[in-house]
Amino acid sequence: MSENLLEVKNLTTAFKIGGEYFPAVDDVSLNIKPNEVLALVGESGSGKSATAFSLMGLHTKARMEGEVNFLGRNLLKQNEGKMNKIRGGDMAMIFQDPMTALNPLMKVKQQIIETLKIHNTKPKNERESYAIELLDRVGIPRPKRVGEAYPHELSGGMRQRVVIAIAIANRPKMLIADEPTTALDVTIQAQILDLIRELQEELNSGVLLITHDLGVVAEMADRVAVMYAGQIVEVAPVRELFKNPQHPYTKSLLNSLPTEDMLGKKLHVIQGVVPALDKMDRTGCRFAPRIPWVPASEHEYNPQLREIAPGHHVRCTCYKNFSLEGAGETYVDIDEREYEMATRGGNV
Ligand SMILES: Nc1ncnc2c1ncn2[C@@H]1O[C@H](COP(=O)(O)OP(=O)(O)OP(=O)(O)O)[C@@H](O)[C@H]1O
Repeated sequence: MSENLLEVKNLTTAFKIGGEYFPAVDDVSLNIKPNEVLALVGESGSGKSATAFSLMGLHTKARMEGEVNFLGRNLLKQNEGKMNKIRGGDMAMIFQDPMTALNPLMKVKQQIIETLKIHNTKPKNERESYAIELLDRVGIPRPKRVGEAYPHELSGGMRQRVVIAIAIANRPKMLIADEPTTALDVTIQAQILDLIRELQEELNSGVLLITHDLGVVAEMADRVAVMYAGQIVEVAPVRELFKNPQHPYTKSLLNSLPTEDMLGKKLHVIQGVVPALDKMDRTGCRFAPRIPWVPASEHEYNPQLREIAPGHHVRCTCYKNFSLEGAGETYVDIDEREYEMATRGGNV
């Protein structure tokens, strides 16, 4: 086993709401090895993006604790100058919406040249040709011509390819992709995911892939961390997680992934949403309010992640006798087209 590239220890990121700090990322520990894709999944508001932004040092107003160890340094202790060197250098991010990630007033080629300049990756006279080479590498046809375009002149898929070209320009050891395909058409999504996978293997990079799409997880991830209300509730290798999910929240997420035998049938769906940061009970199992049919005695006080099989960790004891039957049946109308779109061939 190779050494970890990224080691996050007890990371807590708290935001100020009404004069008080509330953690959106709460005591999160995770690690990523070179050439490994760790997917971070969970519903909207579970803290996935807050985790990613914390790793990149982009939450400047939040109160942060813990350690983000990357290439021998704790990133939480680096000053802004050093973080500027790391961001876009050894650690790069692919954002959800390429339109907001790119500068609308700058030609595509120039945006790549800028990042090469900041990180001093290539001598001045080679930057332009390398920028075109990168556009070509990420699958942009007629890269010379596209290099002269502004972001608004390109399609969403092409824009995301440009964002990826910028992200890989300095051959990062760590890539953080925050919902990289959410803003794209389904057909383009698969191409972009393939490209990320290909580049990651080429660069031997570790990837933190943030998504709420379990089809994407099945296709891309080596391991999966499931996040709920700021905490990791389950971590496992991808096959193990899909075949042998344990935490009620993971089961609930997986149950919402359409499978062939579900077409036109009823599903057990857990109701509710992730609670707001300032409305959360932080002493018990955070998922307890959404599974009220599970008796309080099945939950732990202040539950911790525990290893139940090699590499498979679960939080709280409520998973032990858990059944989704208690959620009642909800008719979910899944037609064949939706099924195909949702699974995208990503069988685990
Ligand atoms: N800058 C901020 N200030 C205050 N609260 C914040 C801030 N950023 C995020 N939050 C809160 O932190 C929680 C986690 O948000 P986050 O965006 O990380 O969730 P997410 O899992 O990435 O969701 P999504 O999939 O919708 O992006 C939410 O309750 C959100 O409202």
